[in-house]
Amino acid sequence: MEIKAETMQKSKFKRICVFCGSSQGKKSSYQDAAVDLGNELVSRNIDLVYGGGSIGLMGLVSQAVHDGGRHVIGVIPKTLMPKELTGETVGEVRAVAGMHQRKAEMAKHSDAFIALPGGYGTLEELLEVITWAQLGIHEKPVGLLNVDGYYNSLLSFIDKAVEEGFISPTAREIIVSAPNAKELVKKLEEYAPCRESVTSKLCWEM
Ligand SMILES: CC(C)=CCNc1ncnc2c1ncn2[C@@H]1O[C@H](COP(=O)(O)O)[C@@H](O)[C@H]1O
Repeated sequence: MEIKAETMQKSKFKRICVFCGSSQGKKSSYQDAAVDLGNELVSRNIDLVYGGGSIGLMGLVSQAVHDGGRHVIGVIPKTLMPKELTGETVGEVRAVAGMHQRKAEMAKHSDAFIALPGGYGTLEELLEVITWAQLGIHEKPVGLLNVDGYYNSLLSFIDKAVEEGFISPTAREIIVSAPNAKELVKKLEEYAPCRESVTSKLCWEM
């Protein structure tokens, strides 16, 4: 998709890391949301970092960003590199030793994170960057694209954890959510990290 220069919006983000399903999901709204998010990044001049490959929603979002002329970095563990496992990656491919290094590499090169609908892999990636934010390891915004209420039960669970005293109300605010890409990216642009971090700024290897 070609987006005219005059419709481009300025963004404070250079690159955003997207976590999402390696499956497409049953509803077309999930697939549409992946393409919409890709187009929204393009319209704001933002490049993409993701887990590489062309399967599921991962393939749709990366293709949309690539087609829109923005840079795509796919970070793939060497074991997943055979094309028959994850398909062709558009744009730049960065090979890493394993899943841990992959997450660290994806985080290092991004200014914000967004999770689209997905399964265990997506949840694990999302919860890890939230935990890192809670510990003060980074102050990058974390967005949840709650397509068709897909994440309502996760958000309810997190509210329950706040109620029961396992997540602080301040840490609850780390997650920014919205039902569509436009609203979500706008909220992420406006996000101010909560300063009452659990620890002072830690310098862990991410
Ligand atoms: C069976 C097999 C070798 C499939 C290849 N499958 C995958 N290829 C690339 N990234 C993946 C794959 N599975 C999980 N991931 C990572 O975990 C997330 C997707 O996992 P899931 O589908 O939500 O749970 C992605 O953001 C990606 O970073």
